[in-house]
Amino acid sequence: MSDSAKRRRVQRSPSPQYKIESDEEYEPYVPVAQRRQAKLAKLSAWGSSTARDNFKEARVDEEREDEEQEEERRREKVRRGRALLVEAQEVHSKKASEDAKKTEAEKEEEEDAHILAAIASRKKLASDRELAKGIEYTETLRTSWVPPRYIRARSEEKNQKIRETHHIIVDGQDIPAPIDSFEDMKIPQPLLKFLKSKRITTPTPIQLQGIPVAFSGRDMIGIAFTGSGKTLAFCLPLIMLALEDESKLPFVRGEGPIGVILCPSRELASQTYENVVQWAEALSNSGNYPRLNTLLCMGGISMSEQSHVLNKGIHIVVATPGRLIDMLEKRKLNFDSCKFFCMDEADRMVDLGFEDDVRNIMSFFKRQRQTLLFSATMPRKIQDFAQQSLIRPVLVNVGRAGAANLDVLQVVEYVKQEAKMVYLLECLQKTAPPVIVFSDNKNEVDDIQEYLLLKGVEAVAIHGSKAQEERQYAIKSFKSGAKDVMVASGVASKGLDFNDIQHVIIFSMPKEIEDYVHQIGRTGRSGKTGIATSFVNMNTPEQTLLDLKYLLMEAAQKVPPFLQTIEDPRAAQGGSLKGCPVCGGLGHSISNCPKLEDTQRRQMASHRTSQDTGGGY
Ligand SMILES: Nc1ncnc2c1ncn2[C@@H]1O[C@H](COP(=O)(O)OP(=O)(O)OP(=O)(O)O)[C@@H](O)[C@H]1O
Repeated sequence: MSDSAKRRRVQRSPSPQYKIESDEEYEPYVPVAQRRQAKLAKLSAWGSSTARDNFKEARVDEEREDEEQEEERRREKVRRGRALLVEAQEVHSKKASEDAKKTEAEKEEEEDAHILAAIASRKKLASDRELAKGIEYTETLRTSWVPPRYIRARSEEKNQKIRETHHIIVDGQDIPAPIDSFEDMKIPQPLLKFLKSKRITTPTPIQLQGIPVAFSGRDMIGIAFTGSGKTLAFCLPLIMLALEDESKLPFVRGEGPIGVILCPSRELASQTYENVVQWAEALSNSGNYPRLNTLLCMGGISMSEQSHVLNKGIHIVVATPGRLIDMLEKRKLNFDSCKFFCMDEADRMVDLGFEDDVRNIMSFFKRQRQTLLFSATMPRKIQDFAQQSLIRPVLVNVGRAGAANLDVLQVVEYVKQEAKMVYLLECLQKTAPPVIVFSDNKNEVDDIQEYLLLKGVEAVAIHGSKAQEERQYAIKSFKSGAKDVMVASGVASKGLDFNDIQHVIIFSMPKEIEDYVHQIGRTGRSGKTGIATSFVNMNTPEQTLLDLKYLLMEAAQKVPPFLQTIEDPRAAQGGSLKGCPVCGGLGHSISNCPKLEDTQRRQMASHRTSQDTGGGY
């Protein structure tokens, strides 16, 4: 800074101290009128050259000062920038050297954890009332059921041995003992007799561990492969609970239900309802047990059809979310005494965008409940999410979540797109009917049915765009054996239990491997064997093929040569080959999960729609 500039700065903003110390700087008081006059004189002298010169000089000085200040600022900026650059470089090189120390697998794990953490930031699955009021139940629901004395006396070591024999993995505190006979579970005789008539004599692994857990009132996550008898494992505890309460004090109109079973599709709800009614009737028909009333609550059914149930006390409700909410909101139903909540295909319920509906349904509970979640595929993401919503949950896992049923022989064939229809006819000859053909494309479902009908094959079709009556007709006629082939989109794959399906043909591979597991799971049920033939070709995404390859390897199935040649890019990069925690697929990591991509796309679309239509009142 120049001397003159320094001087001017001092003059312009003198400190009070300076003012007192220097007489030179003392400015005597000038009255306002006098100051105004002086200003006028200055303005009128504006034209004179000396004044202009003085002003010019002052401007030059000021400009020089500004330039100097600007230059100083620039230099300072450069200095600071350099320092930051050095700092950033140091941090970067430090991180680079740390990163270099990390293996590819570690880096990938870090990235996966990052994405998982982002997804896990969802609110826990509880009603808004509970969340808002901070209501948190910590105790397990009390039940009067106790296992036989000899089982209570059995050591934990022996219990664990039984679990190991049946490939059952458990997790949780104070896990109830497994019980490998229905009699020892204290199931009423008339029901045992009925189950026997259906060739259900010994509990399957999910039943022998799951039923004692549920009978003890514990919250539970039950994971077991398709066709392994999960339905009985969650319906039986509710039937027993209802029986107990009805025996204590009979329900009258407007009372109940005791419990609700929530299903992601109408077809599954109807099927579960039929099971519950059968089992409850087996008890009441014996004359020794009270009658239980079960309500099927789903779209497509008029409530007048159900008036005979609604006019009495209701013990059990089997429902799809939409209609259940509607009935609760219209107060045609209340959850005042409801204490049992089960979600079948629980991962799908949350994935299919029912999460808010589930929360809404939960808000109608007035008291503590026992919560059970069941599925054949339950990726880690959903398990983590569910765990935090349950009370002292017990995880009962039979085999890897998302693994294919080992009773299904999986055949994968390379079939060119244009040859698929013709080859389908050939494929149908492999086994006797009934056969299910799957395609995730609704138009393709219709085309396949049309083609089969033209060729004289008795085929029905079912997909989401069909009317409820058409869907019901298709299922009924296929179940009864009147039709040989059912062509279906994904809806029919989830949980539906058709008798003795010998063969499932996957005409077009679903994008998500979980759907494939559910689809092939329509055969090979309750201990019987079945075949699943899948058509793949150039149109099948490589990642889907890789997921499929690993699934075949896991189930010790034959991997065809064209699948063998597909390399896992993670292996080439030295990355870990762990399954994806979002969809359970073994052929990719979370960072390129098709399901996550799809969910995000849907979320963005709904966000955009709500922005477009949102705002205002
Ligand atoms: N203990 C048992 N012994 C023999 N068969 C059984 C037993 N328990 C259930 N089943 C029969 O097994 C079949 C499949 O049962 P269920 O529909 O409950 O399977 P799931 O595990 O729910 O399958 P998905 O995951 O596909 O829904 C049914 O026909 C059922 O009657």
